[in-house]
Amino acid sequence: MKVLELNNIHKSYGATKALNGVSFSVPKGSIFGILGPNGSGKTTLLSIILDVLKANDGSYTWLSETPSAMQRQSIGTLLETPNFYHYLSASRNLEITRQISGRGSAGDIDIALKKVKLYDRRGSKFSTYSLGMKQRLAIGAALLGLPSILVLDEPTNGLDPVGIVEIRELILELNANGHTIIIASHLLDEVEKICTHVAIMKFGNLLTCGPVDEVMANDDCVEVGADNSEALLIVMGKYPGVLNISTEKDLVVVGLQKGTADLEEINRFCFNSGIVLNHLYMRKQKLETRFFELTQN
Ligand SMILES: Nc1ncnc2c1ncn2[C@@H]1O[C@H](COP(=O)(O)OP(=O)(O)OP(=O)(O)O)[C@@H](O)[C@H]1O
Repeated sequence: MKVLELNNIHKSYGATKALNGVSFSVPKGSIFGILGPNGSGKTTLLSIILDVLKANDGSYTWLSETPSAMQRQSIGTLLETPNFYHYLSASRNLEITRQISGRGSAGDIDIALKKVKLYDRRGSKFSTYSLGMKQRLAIGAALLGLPSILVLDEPTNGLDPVGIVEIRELILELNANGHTIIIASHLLDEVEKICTHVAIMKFGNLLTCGPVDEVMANDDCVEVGADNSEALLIVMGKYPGVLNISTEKDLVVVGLQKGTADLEEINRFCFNSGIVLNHLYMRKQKLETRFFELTQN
């Protein structure tokens, strides 16, 4: 089931083409990261799917339906940190947000506070909250109306490492409890830790999209080390299926076709060639590496 489907979305601001025929879909139950360098069109895209901006061309559906104001109410959003009152409690702040936005019933406030783990501190003034708690309250505000879909723009922006971990854990827990979560972010490491799917954009174009593992899929890369790295380089050069080989400090780095690197086999091959390895490691490709490969070409 697709929660969101974009078909060939175009948007220009005068001569600036912000979105150039973007199409992708967001599966139900996913944590979907929208990534891209500055100016790639992420904010424009979020504004269109949240009906803040109109596309010049193309269409989108939420839960396979044409977007409507009613439906829009059932999507929780955090686009910028809400202006909470510092001298009021979390409960009171959410009550004010609820009244202004018209989202949800009075009963949703406690449910939202429990979901973001602020229920025990619901009576404390906002000013006494840590940065992570403040951001959790902002996500709590997005949960008013108990939406099954959340759209969060840079949810960990400006947080310290403790706050980032709090939000990461909260997003994972909300997702485990059935929320589909769409996140625009610059923090590739964070996206890699929590997202199940990603779309990578540049200059308004979609470069790639899919499950994180598939997007990162690339050739295997193995590091090997031995006392005699020159001999090791020669031996590994003869290993079947080597695509490329280089040295990095004392290590030999070997590129092999995806799925062909077998560490035990490499160890045996080197040993049979008279080399005892003191280092053998399969490098995991990082989303960051893939992101730069895609966006810098
Ligand atoms: N109101 C506007 N008027 C003119 N150009 C705009 C406007 N808003 C965005 N743009 C341009 O559209 C392109 C996409 O911008 P957008 O803000 O959507 O990208 P972004 O990926 O969200 O960037 P960032 O990560 O910096 O927020 C950029 O070239 C930007 O300068």
